[in-house]
Amino acid sequence: MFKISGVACDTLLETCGSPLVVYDENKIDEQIRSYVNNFKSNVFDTEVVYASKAFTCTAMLEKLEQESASIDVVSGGELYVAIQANFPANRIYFHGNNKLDEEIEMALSYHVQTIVIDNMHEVERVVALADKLKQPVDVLIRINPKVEAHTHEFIATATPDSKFGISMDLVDEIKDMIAKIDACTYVTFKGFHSHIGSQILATEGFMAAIDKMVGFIKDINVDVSILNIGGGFGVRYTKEDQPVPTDIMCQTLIEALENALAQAQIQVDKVCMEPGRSIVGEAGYSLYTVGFTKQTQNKTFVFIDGGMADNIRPALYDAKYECIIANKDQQPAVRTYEIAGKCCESGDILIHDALLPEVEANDILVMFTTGAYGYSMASNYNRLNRPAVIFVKDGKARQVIARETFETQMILDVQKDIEL
Ligand SMILES: Cc1ncc(COP(=O)(O)O)c(C=O)c1O
Ligand SMILES: N[C@@H](CCCC[NH3+])C(=O)O
Repeated sequence: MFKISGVACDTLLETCGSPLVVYDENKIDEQIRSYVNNFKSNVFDTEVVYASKAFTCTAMLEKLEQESASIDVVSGGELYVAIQANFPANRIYFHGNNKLDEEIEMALSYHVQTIVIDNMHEVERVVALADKLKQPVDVLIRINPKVEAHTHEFIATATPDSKFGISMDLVDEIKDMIAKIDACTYVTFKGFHSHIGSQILATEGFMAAIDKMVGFIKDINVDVSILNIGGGFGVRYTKEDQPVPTDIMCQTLIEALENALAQAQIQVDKVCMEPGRSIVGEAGYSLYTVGFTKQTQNKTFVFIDGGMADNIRPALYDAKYECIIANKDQQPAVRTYEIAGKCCESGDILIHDALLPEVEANDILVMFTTGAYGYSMASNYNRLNRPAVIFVKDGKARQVIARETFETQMILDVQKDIEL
């Protein structure tokens, strides 16, 4: 029987129900520590900022807090989880291309240290609201460095027409933004941010972005205290994916940053990076119970008790995953299967051509590397309940998110007349 950090998958499903999202806590800890320990420089301070959109809950944020990492949030909802976890406000970065006034006010009221500004209109809103609340806040401006990242087009964020940030070519507009910020007593311009995309497996795109950002800072000629180089570091979903190990990635980026800054004769106080997927991705497993199987003209289907509702990535990005049958992990693979979910959609196929031993009802199917953007993008489509999330560590397990139930789903099903 396949085990996750010493806990057998059948025990997990018997005690916690199926389907289930399970994280190996040791793997999360190792990744956080690897980033914090390797992203270090003698030339500037460094800060590892976890992109909490990849997976967030209070237990996850407590872990980051203890390991001296910071977080980014992109919405009032993600910020709310951080507030519930008592996450230190001076280690929160607030991102987003369309922050609502109430979200900006929420961030200011929680004394969030830094808002990452997306566009000129947002400068005006942040300035107005910081003035209104008399609340100091630091800001970075998100720059689009127009670097082509080799990844799926839906998750590349620095294409010329990306909706995120402001193009680095628009120097006058960026200077205007800084002037507006400088004119406000409560808002302090600290520097620039860039992020080129996600699930990037090579260093080249990051190096190009670093060179372009440092060149941009030199050209625009303003004092920059913080440079944030974003996240996007890839993970291994299948054997085709060969991510750069975290320590090598960090050391390569630090060297590139130190060289680029020295050459341009620029000093910054701090450089931040924002890994999300690479901190939680490979630590996460999705456990399903097999129901029916079906033979069609050309395919053999295995139906599982979850699907696109708990993992939209295959349907959305054609994302590839690997899986095993946990209770047959020592048996040879004999056949290829289509792993299909239970949603009422033909596209609800989690894995095509999975090579597995003979699969039967009640087998336990484990999908690997589902820890990032799995649970966090899950939905209630077809009114499926979102699974529980369990952390396991050295033979012990704890629930960190409870399973949804039909009753909890109905909490918002409230009828009332509206007075107009
Ligand atoms: C601004 C920003 N920072 C960090 C991340 C984290 O990316 P990843 O999970 O790919 O590391 C993202 C998502 O792509 C992002 O948009
Ligand atoms: N949700 C995407 C990544 C988006 C990253 C955030 N900008 C994924 O599953 O790959």
